[in-house]
Amino acid sequence: MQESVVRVGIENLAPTHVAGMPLKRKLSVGPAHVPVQASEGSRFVHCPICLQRVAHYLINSHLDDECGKSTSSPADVQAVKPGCLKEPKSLERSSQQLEITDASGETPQSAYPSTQAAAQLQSVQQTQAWWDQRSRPLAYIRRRQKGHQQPLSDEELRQATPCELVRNVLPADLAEELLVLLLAESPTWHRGQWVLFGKTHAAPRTSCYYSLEPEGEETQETDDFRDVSKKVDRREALVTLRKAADIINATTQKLQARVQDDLSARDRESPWRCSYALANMYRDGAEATGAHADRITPLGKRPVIASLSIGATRIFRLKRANGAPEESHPASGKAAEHEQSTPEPDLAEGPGERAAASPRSAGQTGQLGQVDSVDLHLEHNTLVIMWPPCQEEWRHEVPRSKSVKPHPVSGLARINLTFRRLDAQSAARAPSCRCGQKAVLKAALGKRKPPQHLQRKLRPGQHAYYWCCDNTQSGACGYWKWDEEVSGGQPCREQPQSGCGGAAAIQVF
Ligand SMILES: O=C(O)CCC(=O)C(=O)O
Ligand SMILES: [Fe+2]
Repeated sequence: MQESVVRVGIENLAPTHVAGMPLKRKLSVGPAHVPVQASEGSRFVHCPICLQRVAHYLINSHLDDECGKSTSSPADVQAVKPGCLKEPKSLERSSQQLEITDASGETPQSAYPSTQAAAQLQSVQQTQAWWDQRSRPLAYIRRRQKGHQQPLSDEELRQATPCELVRNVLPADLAEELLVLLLAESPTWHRGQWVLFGKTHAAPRTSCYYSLEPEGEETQETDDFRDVSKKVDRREALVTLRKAADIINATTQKLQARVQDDLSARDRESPWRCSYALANMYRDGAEATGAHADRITPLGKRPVIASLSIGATRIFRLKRANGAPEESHPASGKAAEHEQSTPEPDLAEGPGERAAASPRSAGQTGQLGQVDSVDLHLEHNTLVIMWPPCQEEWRHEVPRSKSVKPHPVSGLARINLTFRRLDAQSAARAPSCRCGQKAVLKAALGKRKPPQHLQRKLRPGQHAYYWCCDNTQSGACGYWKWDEEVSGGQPCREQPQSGCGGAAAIQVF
């Protein structure tokens, strides 16, 4: 059969297209990443390609629009300024031209034998440190001053928030393969909906759960807690997704040593590994996720969540829960490029806001001052690890956007996979609400303070949590109750008996 070369776009990715037809793709995968140096305190950076001085908030568009052609591959970069950039081997691999041929008509999964995956995993582990300062900024502090977006290095992001970026986390061909497969699956994903005051709302994205547990280890009980409100269906993970999960596990385990003291007892005792992935599809800039902290019923307190982006680049916005009020941000006054989101009813927190914060997540990062809000420009194949206490002290969202940077395979579509670890014990603790459903556990991000007796029980560094009704299908019953159980959820540094040794105490309330 004659091979055809196709540009794979979402519109021609019906499942049969991938599963039943010969597929040959030739793609340039993402831009080569280049270092950008900002002198301390300066609002300008020097473009590493043309050495022009550029306002730091314009560096990404400068690289895309003016120097962008030069960054499409390492070879092109060299052509513009010979010797100016020396790409590490792993970057060469991630930016190379890809050709995946499957003339047999099978899905591209079969082109990826497990020995190759193992070798790539090893190579990722060996070159683990390369991403740090070798790429242009992906994180920007959102300040109150109009248009002021201050770039953050990856290290500054780690200091200012409980989040960490890992660029090009998967081998480029695996990331591409995953994108193609999930694009093909995504038309069958579920659009969640919820009822509020008698009116039904549809989620501005579609979702699906993929189990990553070894077969048979999934229990119905934990499964019930996946998403009680949206009734998103669950499927066995594709082989390609399992390969990706192996790399996400290895990467997260490697990095977890740095934040060991912040982790839950469970993640300290046995290295974190995901048991399922929640997939979200955003077809274009009109689809979004409102500001929220994740429901933690199935994950337990202080969860680690590793979030992989593939496809188009979208903004992932982090907002400290007791940060500056949204209306004071300049972008909220007019049509902003990346809109302020109205929280979806089913993502909204309990009443009120204003939590105290731990030093790291409070964003006290020396000369940076207090950081309340950060935009991460999540390019294809970027991992964000949300370490604790991200779900306890920050909200995250993917705002609607008028300027999505497309990906050569998926166009404006972006797929996000959040890899999560089930905690059956936490799931089993859930009380029933008045609807007769299991209530969900959420961290008290807001200004609602726990009662005195609970405050006294909480140890320094511990957060307050509450249970609430999550019946978004026929309207919530209003069930709401503080979680009185305080034995879990404190950071290691606050438990002298655990032998982790001691950072200063943090008063939360
Ligand atoms: O799409 C994203 O990056 C975020 C998704 C998310 O927050 C979630 O699924 O809980
Ligand atoms: Fe989330």
